Amino acid sequence: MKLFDDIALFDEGKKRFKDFMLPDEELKLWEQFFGKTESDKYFSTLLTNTPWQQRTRKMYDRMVLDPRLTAYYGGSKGLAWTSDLLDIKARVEQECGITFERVLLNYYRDGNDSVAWHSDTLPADGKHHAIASVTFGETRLFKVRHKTRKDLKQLDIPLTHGSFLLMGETMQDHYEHHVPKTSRNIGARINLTFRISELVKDVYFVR
Ligand SMILES: O=C(O)CCC(=O)C(=O)O
Ligand SMILES: [Fe+2]
Repeated sequence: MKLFDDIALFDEGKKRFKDFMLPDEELKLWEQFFGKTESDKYFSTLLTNTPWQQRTRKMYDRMVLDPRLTAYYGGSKGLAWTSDLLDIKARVEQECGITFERVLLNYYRDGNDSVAWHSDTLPADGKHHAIASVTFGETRLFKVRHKTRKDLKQLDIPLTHGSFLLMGETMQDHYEHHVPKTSRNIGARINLTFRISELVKDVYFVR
């Protein structure tokens, strides 16, 4: 079955987006959602002004460093919003009509940084919500696979500088995602995932 090849393009009087037409889920991509000049500006200010931390997490009986740096803003547990983050949040909200309360930033320093296959953990309120993902900097592949339907092809989505990917509210129930390492000699990438509910504690507690 080649369902993932059936990508539809929509306009809706706003910016153009691709709808991946995923079974069981909504997944939409706006390329160049942010223009090149503003994306360059956001990339450099976020890189410089964010208090990046490398988290450790327990793997079996060992503590392992995450292969990327992170920062968490908003809600009662996160850092105080900056004007850049509020501006980016407002732009995304205006396009998709969803209000977000928090944002998790990931900084992939080079091709050695990555995020393993996962679906985002259930937030503290016990149900999944839509997640808005914005990328600045180097293009990395965002891989998506269905948890149970092996007949569906894996999806490889290059997330480019200034792109906006919207994952619908049941995406985490049905699909997993992954940003693999690459041996290409590449620079840094910053990804922002805007979320609605408070994340479980291991996401924002460092060590
Ligand atoms: O960097 C990305 O595109 C994805 C990040 C991610 O999956 C996460 O923070 O849960
Ligand atoms: Fe994720």
